[in-house]
Amino acid sequence: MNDASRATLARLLTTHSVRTGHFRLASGQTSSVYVDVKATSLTGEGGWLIGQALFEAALTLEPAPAAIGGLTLGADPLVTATSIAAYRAGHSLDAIIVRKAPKAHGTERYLEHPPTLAAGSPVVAVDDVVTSGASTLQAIEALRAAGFKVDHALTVVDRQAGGREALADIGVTLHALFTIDELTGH
Ligand SMILES: O=P(O)(O)OC[C@H]1O[C@H](OP(=O)(O)OP(=O)(O)O)[C@H](O)[C@@H]1O
Ligand SMILES: O=C(O)c1cc(=O)[nH]c(=O)[nH]1
Repeated sequence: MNDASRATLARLLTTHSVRTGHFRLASGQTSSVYVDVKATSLTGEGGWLIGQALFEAALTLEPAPAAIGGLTLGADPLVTATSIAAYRAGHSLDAIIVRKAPKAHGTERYLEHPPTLAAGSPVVAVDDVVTSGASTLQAIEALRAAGFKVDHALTVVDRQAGGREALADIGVTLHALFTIDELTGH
């Protein structure tokens, strides 16, 4: 992603997604700032820019991932956008959606992905925001339990609140498009 596209994405996130107020976070902490990445990732321009940026980041990883997977709901538009950006660039990168709990009927699946994705494939985990890292850890646990190899995680925003360290503890390196300070100007 060139500097102009990165600046556009930063502006979209700052305009659409950064909110101030009083927020309770998934981890139970409270914060005066919340980054609602979905407000950007669900726009055509934002989704396209995020997909391109995550695809380009995935291209640098070793081993090269066969898929990108994350916990519903924040990761849903990200995995789809990244998979399509890869396709447009002539690469294959499947999307995996990790349910919050296994589906209770029908397929009873915990992970949704194409049937052609080989067990044991390298997969990069993704989340829209990493705070404590608990949501990303849940996705990685499910991906690893299904036999996928997960060594890296990508996020749009790293809140720099312990998630990177929690992921490192399970052997996963976190790569972020932005830190929260870059978006809030601190
Ligand atoms: O690193 P953590 O402390 O886990 O916090 C970050 C998580 O919190 C948000 O998800 P949320 O639970 O709000 O769910 P949603 O994506 O379904 O909106 C966000 O999408 C991340 O997944
Ligand atoms: O920690 C969270 O729950 C969280 C923080 C944030 O800024 N954005 C978000 O979607 N979740």
